[in-house]
Amino acid sequence: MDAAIIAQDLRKRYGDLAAVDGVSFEVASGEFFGILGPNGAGKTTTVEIVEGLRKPDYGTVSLLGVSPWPHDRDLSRRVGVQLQATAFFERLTAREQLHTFADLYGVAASRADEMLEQVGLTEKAATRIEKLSGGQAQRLSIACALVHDPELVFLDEPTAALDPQARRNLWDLLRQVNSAGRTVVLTTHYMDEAESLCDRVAIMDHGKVLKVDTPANLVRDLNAATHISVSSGHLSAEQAAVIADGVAEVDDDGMDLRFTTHEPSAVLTALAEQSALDGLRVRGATLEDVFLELTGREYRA
Ligand SMILES: Nc1ncnc2c1ncn2[C@@H]1O[C@H](COP(=O)(O)OP(=O)(O)OP(=O)(O)O)[C@@H](O)[C@H]1O
Repeated sequence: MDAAIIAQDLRKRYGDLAAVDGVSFEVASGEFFGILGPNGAGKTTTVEIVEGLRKPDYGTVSLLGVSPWPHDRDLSRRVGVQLQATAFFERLTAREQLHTFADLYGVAASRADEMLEQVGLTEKAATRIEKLSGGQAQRLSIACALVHDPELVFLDEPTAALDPQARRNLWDLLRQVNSAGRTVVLTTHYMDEAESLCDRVAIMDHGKVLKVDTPANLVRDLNAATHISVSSGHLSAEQAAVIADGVAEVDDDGMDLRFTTHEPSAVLTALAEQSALDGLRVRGATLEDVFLELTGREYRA
């Protein structure tokens, strides 16, 4: 693996609290890597150490082959860090904000305008940043992180507090950023976001990485049950009870008839044979189930 990041045994304490407690992971060049965990899991502290913004108490980081601490100017030109929208310069328009960043990096103003176009903000170029919507402000902060064309970009909860449509639009943008060949490191507390965007995900809790793998492997390793539901009324309780081998649970509330099973294809075949597929819904395990399995508690972001 051509590694963009190698983090080894990172540790950071705040008083009695081990905010980051022995974190190791590698990110391959070109990968879309997610760090997923609930509030306070230690995601931000971890990425700030990797970015070189925070000194770890212990552990080493190789970022694009270089140590990010102490600060290295050449390295910062190769790396983009998305600012939280609250860190914008005050009272500037969207274009002025982006031009200011371009200037700091010695990048041409024309490149900044291209970036504005790429994130879909050309029409808002003359709008003052405090007048941008949440989604627009996030897009601008991503543009600021990308204006110097970095190889690797860190995005810290870029879709926090956005409505579902704005989140989906931003996901498309993040996919484009990655397809253009950049390595992306995303921290998020949204399970669906990690599942949809990331090649691999590190699940963090209480300062530790519990597991790293592709979302599909994380779910497959669980060997969790599938939930199948159809409309009630097509099968008697007796028929439902013996529908197929491998059914762990049957429940009928008069609206929906639900099966919990490790043999979903056998149940679906039997339901089809009995013409009982009306209102069919199938739900497999998700990363939420993975979190539950790893920590013993429900995921609450
Ligand atoms: N400067 C600090 N001083 C003291 N405690 C801190 C400091 N920064 C973070 N912490 C604590 O360390 C723990 C990890 O925080 P961190 O921000 O890394 O978590 P996170 O997973 O990014 O959470 P969130 O999703 O809420 O940003 C939290 O309990 C937090 O309160």
